[in-house]
Amino acid sequence: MDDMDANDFIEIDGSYLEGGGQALRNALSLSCILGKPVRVIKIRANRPKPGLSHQHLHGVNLLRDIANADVVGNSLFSTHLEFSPRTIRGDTYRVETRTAASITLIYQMALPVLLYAARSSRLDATGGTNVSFAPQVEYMQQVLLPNLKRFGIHFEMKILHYGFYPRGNGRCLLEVLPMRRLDPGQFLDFGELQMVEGFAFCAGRLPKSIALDMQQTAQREIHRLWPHQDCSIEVVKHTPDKARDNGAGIIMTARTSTGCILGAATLGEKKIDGHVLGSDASCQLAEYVRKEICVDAHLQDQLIIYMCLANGYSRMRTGPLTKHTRTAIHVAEKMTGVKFEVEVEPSGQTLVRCNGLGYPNGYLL
Ligand SMILES: Nc1ncnc2c1ncn2[C@@H]1O[C@H](COP(=O)(O)OP(=O)(O)OP(=O)(O)O)[C@@H](O)[C@H]1O
Repeated sequence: MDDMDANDFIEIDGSYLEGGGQALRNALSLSCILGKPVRVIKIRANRPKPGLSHQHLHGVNLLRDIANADVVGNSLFSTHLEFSPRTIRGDTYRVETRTAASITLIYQMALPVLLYAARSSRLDATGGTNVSFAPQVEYMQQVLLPNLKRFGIHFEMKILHYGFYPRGNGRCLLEVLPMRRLDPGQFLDFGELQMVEGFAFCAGRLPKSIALDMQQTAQREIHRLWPHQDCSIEVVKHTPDKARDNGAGIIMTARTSTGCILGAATLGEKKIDGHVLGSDASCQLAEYVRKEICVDAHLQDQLIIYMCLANGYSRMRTGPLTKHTRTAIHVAEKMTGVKFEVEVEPSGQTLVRCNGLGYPNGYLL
């Protein structure tokens, strides 16, 4: 970056709409990809402890290393950050959080950037694999990954160790192949429900019966609604070499004849009741299926950054837009100049369209 551009920051107000960490993650990822300096103010202003938490700070420092960026304000609880990227290297990176910082949210920040690297990258991260208010690792593998294939994106993710709040101790490996350009993604036609699957787990001192309760309640709920529907939920008690601490949760997916994959997940917190976790996840999933939407409420916001970068029109048919999604759209529009069109259809579904930048990976042209 030459000096002439050094003060030319795009400013993102982190308090706008959702006011959480996602505006920061998307703004910095796009900053690295587009080579545009960004200033994020009022970071996480709507959260009880505003400013950068461990997860965000590790993410910022990772992107600093990936894009060889100059950064001001990268300290814990900082509410103001200036980030000036240079070129994106592809390499092996290690992030050691020593907390339960969400590994998938660190990956959420790095994945789009590594698609624009000169070569393939490997990201070894420690922290929480299944923590609240973040995608669980199984969601990333079973829902995000197959849905991103529609943009031509491929990544591999291995879970080496599971980690939960408060200690973390989880470890994952992410491998990302760079791309020339992202294809536009189409998520329009629900088709017919084909398969409901799931994964109910517990770990540490929590008995396997908790995972069995999740499985039975979730399967019962699906069969109550669709008596002949295939529904298979795997029950796993993690062995101590895979997970040291207590944790429990369930991830469910619905697959349709047109390749839609929707996910719903719940995670045990203080008082863990397997029946409640199983019921909450299955009700959430059933709601998506009943509405015949193609993109679930959490995938929505996670697709926006790829839609704005893709080469041509991406379209998704989903439920009501979440605040996270509206925030992601706001950041994407401000950073890239693209426009998202949002329309509520007579069916009640929401159609989101975006004619993406077709932004090329300069190294692979
Ligand atoms: N149950 C879930 N399944 C899948 N994804 C989820 C789930 N819960 C949250 N997410 C995703 O995790 C991200 C959370 O963003 P958010 O800005 O709330 O995160 P954050 O960095 O933890 O910030 P904060 O701590 O400020 O809330 C969003 O992309 C959201 O869709």
